[in-house]
Amino acid sequence: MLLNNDSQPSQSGVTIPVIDFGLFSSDPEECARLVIEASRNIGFFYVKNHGVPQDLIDDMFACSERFFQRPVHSKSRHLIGPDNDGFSPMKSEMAYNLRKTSLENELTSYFVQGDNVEQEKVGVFFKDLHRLSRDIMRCFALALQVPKAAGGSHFFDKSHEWDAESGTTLRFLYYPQQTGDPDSPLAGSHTDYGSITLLMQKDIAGLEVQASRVHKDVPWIAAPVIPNTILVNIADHLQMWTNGLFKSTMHRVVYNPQQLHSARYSIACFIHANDDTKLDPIPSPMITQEMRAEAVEFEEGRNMTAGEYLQWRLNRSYDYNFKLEDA
Ligand SMILES: O=C(O)CCC(=O)C(=O)O
Ligand SMILES: [Fe+2]
Repeated sequence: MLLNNDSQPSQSGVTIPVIDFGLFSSDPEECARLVIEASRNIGFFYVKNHGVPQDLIDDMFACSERFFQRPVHSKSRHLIGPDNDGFSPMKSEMAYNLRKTSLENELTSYFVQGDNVEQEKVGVFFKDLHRLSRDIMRCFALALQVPKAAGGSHFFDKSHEWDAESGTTLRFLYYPQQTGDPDSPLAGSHTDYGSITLLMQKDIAGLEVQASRVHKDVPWIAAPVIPNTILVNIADHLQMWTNGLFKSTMHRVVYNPQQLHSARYSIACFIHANDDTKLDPIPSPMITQEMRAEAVEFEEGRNMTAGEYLQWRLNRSYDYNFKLEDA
C-alpha cells in the first residue's frame, strides 16, 4: 500500500488522505484527481490550505465552550424541533444547530450570549465554510467530467446557493467530560444526510470511519485531529447523484480516554443541496445506469428532493420529546 507523506497511517494501513486544497487554484486537474480518488474509496479526506482562517475557527470553538459551560437549564431556551435548529440536550453528546436563516435572529444571539461581534463572526464563519464547500463541489464536477452544456465545473453551483432554502446547518457539538466505554459509541454509526460535511475537531479525537467498504478486514479507522485541516466527508446526496461512485461512509464517535480530563468539542457544517433539488444521477460519463445497485441503500431517497429527504431522515432519527432532567 502506498502512503503519501501527508497521509495518516492507521494500524490497518487504511488511511484518510490529506489534500492540499491550494492545488484547486494552482492545478485544478490534480486537485480533482486527488479528491475523486478519496471520494470513491474511503469517502473522507482532510483539506489543508482551505482558506478558512484558523483564528476564526479558534474563536468559534471558544464561543462553543462558553455556551456549553452554562448549566443545562440556561442552554435550553431554544430546544431543537422539526426545523432542526437550536439545542439538543442528549447525555453524552449535546449540540446546538444553526440554520442559515437563524444567523440574524435570537437563536444565534442566544448562542453567543448577546455579543454582536461574535454573532457577526458566526455568520462570516458559516459563509466561509459554504464557500469552501462550493469550491470542493466544483472539484467534484471537474473530476466527474460534467459536460459544459450542463454547467461543467459549475454544475453544483446552482443547487448549492447560499440564499436558497436548504437543510444546510452549522452544528456545534459538545461531548462532556465523562468516563466511558470504548466499545459503546458516544454518537452511533450513521451517514450524513446532505451533499458533504465539513468537520473540525478540537484537541480530542474520537471520530471513527467505517473502512470495511475499502478493506473488508478493517472495521473502523480513527480520524485523528490534524491541525490546520478541515475533514470533508461525502454524504448521502452525492452517493445518490453518482450511483454509488462516491461513498457516503458510516462514521461514529467513540469515547476517548482524554475525556476523563476534559470535554470534547467539534463543529460540523452539513452542506445540503437546495430543498427543491432532485436526488437523481447527474450527467457524467463516469456514472452509468449499471452502477445503480451501488446506490441502492438510498434507493428510497432517490424519488425525493433534497428537502423531502432531510425531513424523512430527521423524522426517523428524532422524537422531539427530550427530558431535560436526563440531560
Ligand atoms: O463530533 C464529531 O466528530 C462527528 C459528529 C458527526 O458525525 C455528526 O454530527 O454528524
Ligand atoms: Fe456525521
